[in-house]
Amino acid sequence: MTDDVSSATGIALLERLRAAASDQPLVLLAREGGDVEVLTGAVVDVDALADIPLLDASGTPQEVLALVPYRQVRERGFECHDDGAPLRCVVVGERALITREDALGALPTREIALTGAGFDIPDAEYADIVRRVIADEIGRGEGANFVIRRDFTARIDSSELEAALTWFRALLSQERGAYWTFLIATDGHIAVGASPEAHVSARDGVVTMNPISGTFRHPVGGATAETLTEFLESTKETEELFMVVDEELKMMSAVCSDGGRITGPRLKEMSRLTHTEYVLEGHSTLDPRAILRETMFAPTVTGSPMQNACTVITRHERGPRGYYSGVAALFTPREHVADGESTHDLDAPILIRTAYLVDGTLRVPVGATLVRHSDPMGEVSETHGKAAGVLGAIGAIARDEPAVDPDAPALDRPPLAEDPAIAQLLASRNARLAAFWLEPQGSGVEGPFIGLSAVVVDAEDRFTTMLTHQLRHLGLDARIVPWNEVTEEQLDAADIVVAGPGPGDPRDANSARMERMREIVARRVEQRRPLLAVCLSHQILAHLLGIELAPLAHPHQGLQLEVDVFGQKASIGFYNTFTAHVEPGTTSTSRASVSADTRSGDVYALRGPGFASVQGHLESILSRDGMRTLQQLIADALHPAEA
Ligand SMILES: C=C(O[C@@H]1C=C(C(=O)O)C=C[C@H]1O)C(=O)O
Ligand SMILES: NC(=O)CC[C@H](N)C(=O)O
Repeated sequence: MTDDVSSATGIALLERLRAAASDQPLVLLAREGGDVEVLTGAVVDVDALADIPLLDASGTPQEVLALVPYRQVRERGFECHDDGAPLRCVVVGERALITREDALGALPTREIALTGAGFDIPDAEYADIVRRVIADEIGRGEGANFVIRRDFTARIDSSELEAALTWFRALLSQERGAYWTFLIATDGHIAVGASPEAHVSARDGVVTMNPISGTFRHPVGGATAETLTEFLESTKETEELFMVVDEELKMMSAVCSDGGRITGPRLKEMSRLTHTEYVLEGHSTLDPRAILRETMFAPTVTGSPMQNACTVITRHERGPRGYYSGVAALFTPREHVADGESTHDLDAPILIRTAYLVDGTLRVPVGATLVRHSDPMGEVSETHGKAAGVLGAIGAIARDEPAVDPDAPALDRPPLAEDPAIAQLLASRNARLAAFWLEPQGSGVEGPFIGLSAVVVDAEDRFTTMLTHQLRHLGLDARIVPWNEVTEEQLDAADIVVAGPGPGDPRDANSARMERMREIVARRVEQRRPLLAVCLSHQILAHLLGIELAPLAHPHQGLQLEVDVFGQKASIGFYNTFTAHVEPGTTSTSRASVSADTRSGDVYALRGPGFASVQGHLESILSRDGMRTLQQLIADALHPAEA
């Protein structure tokens, strides 16, 4: 494509916008190694994603680039520190291309002096935050993984636009593996970055998400097969990626009729870091703004379960995020639109590895995924590693390699992903995962429970969307209702009620959510009508049946275990901090049959007249035997075995 591009128009447009400084927006995009797109147009700030103006006054589709701030999560009722950052749209009026090579020639290279540079939160304090999140959040059942950020800040005295153009050029020539390298300058606000991560795209009805997690900071001299192998063998890094894939599959299952199929894992090799990633793909006819709303925002930059991650972030971060962890969303009119199809395609990278310039102040926010076995200083180091791509480009830190020619082509050693041993190691990860999510799925339904209806009660963990997708594959007519909306009539009308998982302490006496879930579970048990209780709801059911609840010594947040479920060995994914607990060896109580760990007494499953329950998440990618066990437990709940 590069050969066909004449850069003259693009360079003229760039020069005109550069001379106009802040009067007109200037957008530069280099997508996945492609040419540099120069865009400008009119700026419109809107309140909600649904207000993004995809059609002009006459109803004709128009191209829009939107900067979506993190605070937009309020649209879904989630908590945040609110800085009022606008949902800013550039309605594209003009666009042109410049080849990369010509862009490097046209863009400035100058020294941009920084003063007062450093992280707002010192290393030791960030390490303390990591410890607190592990103990007070993961350790109290609030979730499996959380991303807490810190900001690198500095002041500049030179022209902001010229500084940003210089940095964009540096990122273009120095960073590898970026999904988008971009500069978005509107009046009073500039963002310039190289993001590795596509959040969501929708092209011709195909929706793709790209969770990236697991970060290998290259040693001095670069990555080698040996050092990379050590990283790939790390349990923490492997499980971290599985957890975010689960969370993104919840989003995929909410927007795609066919759930989502995962492919990967693959490596994302950048200049100073290598990440691991999966790609999730499904089909959807939803408006791309609705897709964005349902997927707002990635667990790789927030945590899971995502709604509670917003609350946890608000507790541990000291100030608002601005655009960090939001997205840049490009809505492009489609050439052919059939009836009922959306008018636009969507391409939306996550706003990470990005520098923001406002009033002469530079801010580079960066975070790390904190999990139960995070090492606080390891996470500190990871934030340095992630910031380094941008900080190196803006001259805030020295580059690792001594005196490289900034115009030299990026390192031309073959990607390590091509090493057969590395490829083999990556591929072997999938042997642990559920075939259900690895194989293409139709939405056709002919399962064993056809003709029966299910109400799935959502207790603020959207694992319910994956569960519902599986229930439909088993033939059930299933729908999700949130805990605070579901009515007694809806519950009573359902052939089976599935009470869902959720964050928090199941013993909590002050939570309206726990209270309501207790009511729902108790009523169904009293009625002796079919109930399947999952994770949090399993704990609530156990408690109701007189079984003791306690925190585990080591949370099972994002852990795969091989357990016995009523005589069947099953490989299942767990996301719990609390557990129901019986005397080891117990197989029944007066009211239920019990499947528990023979050594610890941790209860994995319960069944009795009209009910079955499970501590693990049969819907998780970590549940290799999820579908089979789900079918078994639903059958148990529908046709209770004689106790
Ligand atoms: C949170 C950031 O990056 C995310 C977190 C990652 C991780 O914890 O391994 C990897 C890639 C990104 O999804 C960031 O760059 O600020
Ligand atoms: N996923 C869940 O439902 C978790 C239940 C509960 N919050 C725990 O941590 O044990």
